[in-house]
Amino acid sequence: MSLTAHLPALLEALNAPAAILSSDYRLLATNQAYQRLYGDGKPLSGRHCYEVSHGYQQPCDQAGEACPLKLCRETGRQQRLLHQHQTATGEEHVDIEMSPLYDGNGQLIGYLERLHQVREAHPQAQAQGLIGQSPAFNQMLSWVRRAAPSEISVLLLGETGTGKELVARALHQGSPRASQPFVTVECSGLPETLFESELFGHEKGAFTGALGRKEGLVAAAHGGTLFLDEIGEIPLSQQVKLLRLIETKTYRSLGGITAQYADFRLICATHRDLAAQVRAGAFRADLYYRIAAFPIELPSLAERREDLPLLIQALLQRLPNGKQAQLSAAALAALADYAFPGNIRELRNLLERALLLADGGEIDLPHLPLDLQRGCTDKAQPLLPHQPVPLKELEAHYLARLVKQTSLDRAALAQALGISERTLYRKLKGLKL
Ligand SMILES: Nc1ncnc2c1ncn2[C@@H]1O[C@H](COP(=O)(O)OP(=O)(O)OP(=O)(O)O)[C@@H](O)[C@H]1O
Repeated sequence: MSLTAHLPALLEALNAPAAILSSDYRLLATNQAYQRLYGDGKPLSGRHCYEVSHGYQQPCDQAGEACPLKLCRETGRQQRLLHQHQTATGEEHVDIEMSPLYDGNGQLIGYLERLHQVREAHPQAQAQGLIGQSPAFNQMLSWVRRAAPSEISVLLLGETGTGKELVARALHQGSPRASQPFVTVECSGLPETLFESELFGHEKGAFTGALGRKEGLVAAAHGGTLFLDEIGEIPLSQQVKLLRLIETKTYRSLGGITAQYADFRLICATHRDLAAQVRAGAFRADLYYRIAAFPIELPSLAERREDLPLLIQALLQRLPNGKQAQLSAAALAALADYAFPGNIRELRNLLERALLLADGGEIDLPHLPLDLQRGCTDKAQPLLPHQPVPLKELEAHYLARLVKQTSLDRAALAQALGISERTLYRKLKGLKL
């Protein structure tokens, strides 16, 4: 029996949706998990992969996406890419691994495609978790997928409200530690005096008011993930203690004598330019290199504007009475034009407020903050210069541009301007045309 006859049985042995593809994108064999994921009632064999998983009429690379099969064909090496696929349950993020298959004589016989469904994020509105489908979001998600299963220390960089805590949770969920604790330490709100006792715990009587023994957050994270949010806010004096913890995975509680061991995976986040803080001497370089082994930049909402309608839908669904809410075209236009310095958190808060004002009905322009309403109406007005401009100067500019661009003769132009031809002549004489 030939190898191809055994392919379906071999594919079944894989613990994920899988298919064998030909060089011209045709599905030669699929396993049951693949059929469940993409099955549309019609046989899959012989169909093009891009039609089955994307509904495209041409290969992904011709539809503006990187194609793992094409890359694999060109390089002869395994490729891994994140795509958005149409599955039996709707749009999903899928991590694709494509490997070339060779026979005993080194002849290429096809490509093995293994698919990993991404559970940490969704390209459709969901009750919880990360939402997004813009190229900037998908790029960030592919970094998250790469880093998640390893033990590498990840540094999340992004403006406030971009979802750093959600991404940290996604990294934890995608790691072998997913069933263990995820512990957040909010470094920005921690007074210097409390830093050590919060992190490392304290013994009874360690300081005035230490009435009993208290376990610290590092101990609580044992076996799981320790997430240090706003790590850029930790004062220099405490940074050395953190460095020791990260380097030795041991610590001593306040008032304690024996060193304790903590097994945790470290994820840090900051909205600051930590590298600049290092250069300025405000952050220890040795600590920076320890925590920033795998930096991931989170896109601001402005960099992923395509996701705005999806995020609005998802965030509304997550708010009380938000499921049935609708936005008027004017409200949507105002949101689309707004810069969102507070990113997704600001969007969420703004929708929550608008929902209350709209009494559960349609969210309209008056339900949005005044800045947004103004942004919308101001756009209809021409921009004003900061300083008043003498009217003569304004007129001269206008006339100079007008005569260069108009197709009207002088008489018609004068008439259109509501002045006599002689006046127009006089005004133009003063211009350096
Ligand atoms: N991609 C996303 N999809 C859905 N909701 C999101 C997404 N990103 C952020 N949010 C929501 O936005 C809010 C802010 O997110 P989060 O607290 O993770 O941001 P952050 O970057 O950690 O902010 P900060 O730096 O201020 O602590 C939360 O309500 C979160 O659920």
